[in-house]
Parts: sequence; structure tokens; C-alpha cells
Amino acid sequence: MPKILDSINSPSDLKSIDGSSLSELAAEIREEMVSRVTANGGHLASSLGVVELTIALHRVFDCPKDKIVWDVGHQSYAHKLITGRREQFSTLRQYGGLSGFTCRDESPYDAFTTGHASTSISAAIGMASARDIAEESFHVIAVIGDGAITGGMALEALNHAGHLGKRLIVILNDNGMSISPTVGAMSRLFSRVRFDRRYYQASEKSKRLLSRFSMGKHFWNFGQKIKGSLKKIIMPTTLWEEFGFAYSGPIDGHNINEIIQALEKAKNYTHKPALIHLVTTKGKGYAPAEIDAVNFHGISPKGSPKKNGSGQKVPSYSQVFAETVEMMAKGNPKIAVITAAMPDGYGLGHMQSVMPDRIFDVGICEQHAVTFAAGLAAQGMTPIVAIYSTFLQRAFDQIIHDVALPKLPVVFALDRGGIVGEDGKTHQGIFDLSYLSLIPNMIVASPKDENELQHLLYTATLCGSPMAVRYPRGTGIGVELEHELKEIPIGSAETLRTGDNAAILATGPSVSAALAASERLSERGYRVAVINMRFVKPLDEQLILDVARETKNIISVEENVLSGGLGSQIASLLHRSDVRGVHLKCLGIPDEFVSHGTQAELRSLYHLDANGIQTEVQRFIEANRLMKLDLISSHV
Ligand SMILES: Cc1ncc(C[n+]2csc(CCOP(=O)(O)OP(=O)(O)O)c2C)c(N)n1
Ligand SMILES: CC(=O)[C@@H](O)[C@H](O)COP(=O)(O)O
Ligand SMILES: [Mg+2]
Repeated sequence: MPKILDSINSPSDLKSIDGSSLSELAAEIREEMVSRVTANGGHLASSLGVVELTIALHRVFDCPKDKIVWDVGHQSYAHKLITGRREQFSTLRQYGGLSGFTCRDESPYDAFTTGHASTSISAAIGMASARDIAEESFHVIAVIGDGAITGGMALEALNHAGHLGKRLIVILNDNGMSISPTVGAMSRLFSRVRFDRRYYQASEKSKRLLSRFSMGKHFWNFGQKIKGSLKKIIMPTTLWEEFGFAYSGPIDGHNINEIIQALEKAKNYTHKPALIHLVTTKGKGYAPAEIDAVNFHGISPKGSPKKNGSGQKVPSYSQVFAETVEMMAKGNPKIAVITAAMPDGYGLGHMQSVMPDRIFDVGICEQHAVTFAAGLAAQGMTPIVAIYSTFLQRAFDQIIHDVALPKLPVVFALDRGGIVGEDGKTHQGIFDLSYLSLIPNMIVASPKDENELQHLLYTATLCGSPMAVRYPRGTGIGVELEHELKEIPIGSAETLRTGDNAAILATGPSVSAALAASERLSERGYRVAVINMRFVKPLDEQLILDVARETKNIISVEENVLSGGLGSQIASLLHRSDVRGVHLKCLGIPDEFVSHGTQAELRSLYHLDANGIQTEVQRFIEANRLMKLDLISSHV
């Protein structure tokens, strides 16, 4: 039987189908998402939860003239399917394929480029303000989850929106979940509204009462008063109305007709922003995701786990981080861990269950997380801030002003440093070595393997300065984990292989790739040293200058932008040390955003895998040899 979805090539096709077929369409969209995402990986549960909302939005509004801003954008799969990208949907998150988030370059229906949380309301107010200045008349709708709305930016934006009083619709998609269950006082308030049957009943009763009183203005006012006092009994403050929004909810977010009615009503608020509170189920319609929304938030394509030399499963860097931190916290009562809504990504579930008072999940609030950690450190604690490399960008000033300037000993554990893969441009952790190294008092380290990760974390808790340890997404390289934690001298590099033709100075996961490249080069007669630059700041200056003088050919390798990273710091060292006749080649990410694809594909693209490094080093040595020969012959 032909599918309704196959006939939807744009939102106008959706508008032309009969209202009674919309539930069937929702089921088809879910089927398509489940089959593709379980095969290729991606963010499944969030997208499943907003299928009815997406259909309702595209029925009621006229995109791309009207603007829908999806917060984070990880829930936009149904939107992509409806807005002309159905045929490319199988390429989602693959190299050259569709992005996993909304992206202005990808489609005119993607009003805003997203990936990081809590931006939607700010962007939507900006669009609404531009519209009003230009005297245009489209609608702007921000769709934000109960997790993302706890982010500082969202709260700042609500404050601004209430002040401006512009026409704008905010849809709160409340499913009780961030990646893990949503935390915080706001989420407590939402769950009271969600689960308090009295509120539903009270609002139903007040609706009936109001309809009776609707004959005259006097009665209408009286009815509003009753409604107001009922709300006050159940919700101590009518939060949204106090913020200056017209509030409607809670609404069943899986009932298309109810959503459509609420949207139609919200369209008519012309001098005030409107907020619609939808209650949805994360993972809706796919039992495994409804039961386990945490693990179905984002899923990987099926793959077999990597094994180490003795056939055991190789742990991920995140697992090693979590085990090390828990072990250190057991022996040191000063250690506390702070996560910004990512306990699962960091593997902190076990520690949360056995030491709940030593882990603080602050919600999607990276800026607050950092200054909160500074407060802990100011009182003698040793806080470990566990924030992915890309999300820590949010807290740049907090790192400088609240941590580094007073030299508070805060440990930053940056998971997902370097190339992360399928999440793409918004999520690659390729700026951290630069943005952290430029900050005075900051120590920046990156382990060559999972064993060194645990030692560097231990070192960070002892060093008495702010220190960042950045490590990659995925499994370790399969080395044995030493049982005793060791302190590594700050700023010390490590020579892993000697050689006098060239020296590769690599950091993080690039070290093992450099070792493999050097081994292959030795088979071709090249003697190439490999140095593990486990500290990017401070650099082991003496070792670098020694190998530079000996080999004359230095190649730096890092999964970071070239600007301000390891290579540029080595260049600056060579320059200020006045070392003559040394050639330097820097491998890393050029001045561009790195798209989505597998980590292997992207490393290969930027010549950051063993093959790429081998080719680059060989070419570099040969070019410099030729140059030397040229110089000699021109002198003869
Ligand atoms: C600044 C930032 N911090 C953390 C994340 C990681 N993250 C992505 S989605 C998400 C949960 C969002 O929850 P919610 O907004 O309620 O959406 P839901 O998945 O429940 O639909 C988190 C923590 C992010 N994308 N951006
Ligand atoms: C949408 C988002 O920001 C997160 O879900 C992120 O994709 C998680 O990344 P990991 O899968 O690497 O934990
Ligand atoms: Mg949510």
C-alpha cells in the first residue's frame, strides 16, 4: 500500500491531506525514523517525541516564511522528513549527507543552525525583532525542551521576551527528560503541573465555568479570577504569566488536534509572546525508547566492541575517567564532580548511585557549572568539572575570570576533545587546546592513551592550579591500566621513539597514529622520532629545542585547529628561541568547521591518521632534503 509519507515533498503537501490521516502519517514517520536511526545511529528518542508537534506546526504555519527554531535541533528528524529531505534521510549524519541538527546551509526550512542547547528563544526574539523593524508579518516559533529551558541563555531570553512583549510563540516540549531525567527547581515545577491530576481537572473545570460566564464582560472577569485562584492553589505562581507570556497548557503533545487548536490560538496573540506547554513522552511510539529514553536519546550504529591484546573489551575513555574519579573521590573527601546534564555521557551513573552527595548535576548550565566549581575550590574543595570540550566553549569567561585569574585549583575533564564524528560541526572538540592555552595560570594536558588519562587526572587534583585534561570520544587504545595512580611532572613530554631524520611532536590520540606512521616510515628507511606532548601548556621547551636542533625537521600533530594549538605554540617557541635552520610542519585542522562523518573518515580527510601522517612526514623530509641539496648546489 502506498505510504502517505511518500507523497509529502514539502509542508504544502502536508496541508493538503485529510485531517483524519494525520495519525497514520505520524506512525509512518516514526517507522521511517526507527528503521533508519537504528541502522545508522542518531538521536532517536527526542525526535520520536515530537512527531505530532511537527505535523501540527507544519499544518498551521507557513514555512519557510514562518520560522521554526528547534532548540538543539536533535529532535528535528520529522521536520527534515516533511521539508523535502525524505529521500536523503538515509544519509543522516553520514559524511556528505544530512546533518543531525538543523542547519541553515542545508535547507531554507532550517531557520537557525543548532546543536548546542538553549539558543532557540534568543534567536527567535532576534528574528521577531528584525521582522518588526522591517514591518514584515511572519510568525516565529521557538521549540525548546524542559532540559534546554534550564540553560542560562533560555532564562535570559525569557526575561527579554517578557520585557519586549513582541509577537512570538515559545513551545515548551516537556517530557521530563534532558538526556537523563531533568534536574532542578524548574523541572520540579513542571512535573507538578504534569502529574498533578488536580491541575488537569481544575483547568477543565475552570474552562467549563468560563464558558458559562462568557456571555458578559463582567462574568468573564469573574471567571478569570476563579481561574487565577485555582491556578494559584495548584501552581504557587503563574510563572509564565508573570514573565509576560500568554500561557496555554498543559496540553497532550501527542494529540494533533489539541496542538493545532493551541497553535491557532497562539497565532492571535499580537502584542504578547505566547507559551504553549506540551507534555510529551520521550521515545513515543517505539517501546524500547519509551522504556529506556536515556539510552535511546542517541544511539550508535551497531558495531562490535574493540578488544585489547588479551581479548578483553577495551574501555572507553569516559569509563576510565569515571572509574578513576570514583576511586580518587573515595580516598579524598575534597573531590566533587560537576556535570552539566551529561552524567551518562561521562559514565558517572555508578558514582551517582554510590556517592550521590559528591556529584552535582547542574542541568544544561555550563557557565554556572564552572563558577559553581570555582566557589567549591575557594572553600578548599577539589572540583572536577566534567563538560564536553564543545560545550565548555560556553563558559570561556567563567574559566578566565572565576577560575584562572584567582588561580583556583579546578580540574576540567574535557571529554570528546578532538574529532567527535557524526555530530558534526557544532560538536567537534577542536578548539579547546587553543582557547584554554591562551589563559594565564591554566595547565593543558592531553593523554596519549587511557592509562595516561588516569595519571593526568590524578596529577590535576594535586597540581594546585587550574588544569584541563582533554581526551577523545570513544574507546581507548587497549593498553593495560596501571593500578597505582602516578603524578606526572607538569610540562614534561615523553620520547617514545628516537630518530634523526625528523621528529613528530603529537598530542592525544594523534600520538598512537604518529607511532604507527613512524614504524611504517622506518620500513622505508626513515628514522623518525615520536614525542608524546602530553602537556600542551606548559610545553617541554627543552626537549622540543633539543629534538629541533638534532633533526631539523619537526612535525606537530593535533586534533585541534592550527590557530593557537600545539603547532602554533611550538612555532612561537622556535621563533623566540632563535633556533636556526629548523623546518616545522603543523598538522591539524585548518581554519574551517569540520563536518559530520565517522571519526576515521574525518581523521583521514585531515591527514591525522597513521596513513596521512606517514605521507605528510615523508613528503616533508624529502622536500627539505631537496631544498638542502638545492642550497648546496647553488653554493658550489
Ligand atoms: C550547551 C549544551 N550542553 C549540553 C548539550 C547536550 N545535550 C543535547 S540534548 C540534551 C538534553 C536536552 O533536553 P531537552 O531540551 O529536554 O530535549 P529532549 O531531548 O528531552 O527532547 C543535552 C544535555 C548540548 N547539546 N548543548
Ligand atoms: C545532542 C547532543 O548534544 C548530545 O546528545 C550529543 O550528541 C551527545 O554526544 P555523545 O553521543 O558523544 O555523548
Ligand atoms: Mg526534555
